[in-house]
Amino acid sequence: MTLHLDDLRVRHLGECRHDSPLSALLAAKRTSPHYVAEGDRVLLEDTVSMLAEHGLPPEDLPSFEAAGPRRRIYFDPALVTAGIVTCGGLCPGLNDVIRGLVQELTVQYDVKRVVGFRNGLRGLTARHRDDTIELTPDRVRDIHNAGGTILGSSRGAQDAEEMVDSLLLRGINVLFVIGGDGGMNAATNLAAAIRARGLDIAVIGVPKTIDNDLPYTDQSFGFQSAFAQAANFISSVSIEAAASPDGIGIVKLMGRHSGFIACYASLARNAADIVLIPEVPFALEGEDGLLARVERHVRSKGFVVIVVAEGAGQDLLAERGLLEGATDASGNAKLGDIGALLRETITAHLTAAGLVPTVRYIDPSYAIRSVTANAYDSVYCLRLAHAAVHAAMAGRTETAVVRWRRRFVHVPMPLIISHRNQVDPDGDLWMSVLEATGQLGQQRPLLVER
Ligand SMILES: Nc1ncnc2c1ncn2[C@@H]1O[C@H](COP(=O)(O)OP(=O)(O)O)[C@@H](O)[C@H]1O
Ligand SMILES: O=P(O)(O)OC[C@H]1O[C@](O)(COP(=O)(O)O)[C@@H](O)[C@@H]1O
Ligand SMILES: [Mg+2]
Repeated sequence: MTLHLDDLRVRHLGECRHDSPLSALLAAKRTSPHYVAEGDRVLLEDTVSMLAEHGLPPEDLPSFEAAGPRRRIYFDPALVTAGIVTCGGLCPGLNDVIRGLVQELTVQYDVKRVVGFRNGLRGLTARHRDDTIELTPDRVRDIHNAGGTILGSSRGAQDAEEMVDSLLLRGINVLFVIGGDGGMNAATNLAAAIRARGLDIAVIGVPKTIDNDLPYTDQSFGFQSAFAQAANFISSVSIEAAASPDGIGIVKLMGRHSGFIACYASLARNAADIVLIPEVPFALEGEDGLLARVERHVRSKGFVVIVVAEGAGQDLLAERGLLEGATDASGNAKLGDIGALLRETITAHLTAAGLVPTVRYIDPSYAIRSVTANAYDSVYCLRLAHAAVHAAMAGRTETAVVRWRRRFVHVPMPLIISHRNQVDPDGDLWMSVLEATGQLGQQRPLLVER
């Protein structure tokens, strides 16, 4: 998708007429390698060839508005009531983001009231809108010490108009939606409904995804904590597999459509022989199929370790009638168990080949996303929260805050849901996986035409 400068402009509610409480801090600031001034922009692309292709002067190249505090702001903090909601699946760092938002709003901007909606967007429906949590600095002081979200989260559809009514009834001027593709879709619809009614309410998104499947963000918050935990399971399974004759270790990791967790966790331990992700189809049968490769590994090395993303090989399950074709409350496809299919087909294949396999299959599932954010993610979450508050107070709306090429920037929300971030089979991450696993050293990478 070719993007132009105009596609990257974010919406403003109006002119910034109030002095920011942070303006003194900004007085002498200029763009430097470590700071982007509020009038400057951050380039979308970062190679000479991609930039040259546009044939445009620098100021016309596609670029993002820099995040960060402004000298002048749109909202009078004394009149602001902020709302926060967390939606979709859990992700390490949700509490860190909530804590950062509340602290920045109340301590720096002196916003008097922050309301937490409970259990996801369900909390904005007529039935649940009065069941909120008052978020004060005291209430959030220690919440980053635990995983999950103190607000609760949920899946399931809500009516945008009903949610706007809730914002009006609760006197919300700025709403922070911490959510994934679903949550950002819902927030975009909500912002459109607010705009259609001509209301003065800012909607700011903080993209959340354990799968790292949202575009225009270097890596989503919590992702590092999650794949670090996933890597521990790979270690366990490889120790088990190595200690068993004809040992087969299989770890299935979250990753509905994107195999980032499988790739990064595998690289972190460098113990996997085969990595399977949704983006790279594979065959079971045939000389270059998975079963033959597994057999070769077992015969040469004595054991094999396979890391599989849960969304990989869904076509193989469908062929065998093992997919229900059902969806969850938010419309996400329910997946079949690729780990179980691998366990069964590998066991049958090796047994028929005269081996006596010992299979160790671990599906850590929620255990990787319920962890507390590590120190790196905590810092990341806090800085995203600061950026989100600055964006809201400066009257940005339908805008997500992300880190892009190490800078914090504003992205129009519709762009965040325009497509899915996936591992590029022609990109350098997958290349690293092929190099690290030795999948390259075989006759061909495990990328099988089917
Ligand atoms: N396409 C969509 N349009 C509007 N709302 C959506 C859409 N997809 C999901 N939602 C809503 O957003 C919320 C979170 O979505 P979900 O897919 O469960 O998690 P996530 O935000 O993590 O992707 C749910 O309440 C869901 O109903
Ligand atoms: O059982 P649940 O809560 O639906 O979650 C399972 C799914 O949630 C995910 O963690 C992604 O969820 P989100 O889109 O909500 O971030 C997937 O990796 C996984 O398939
Ligand atoms: Mg999602």
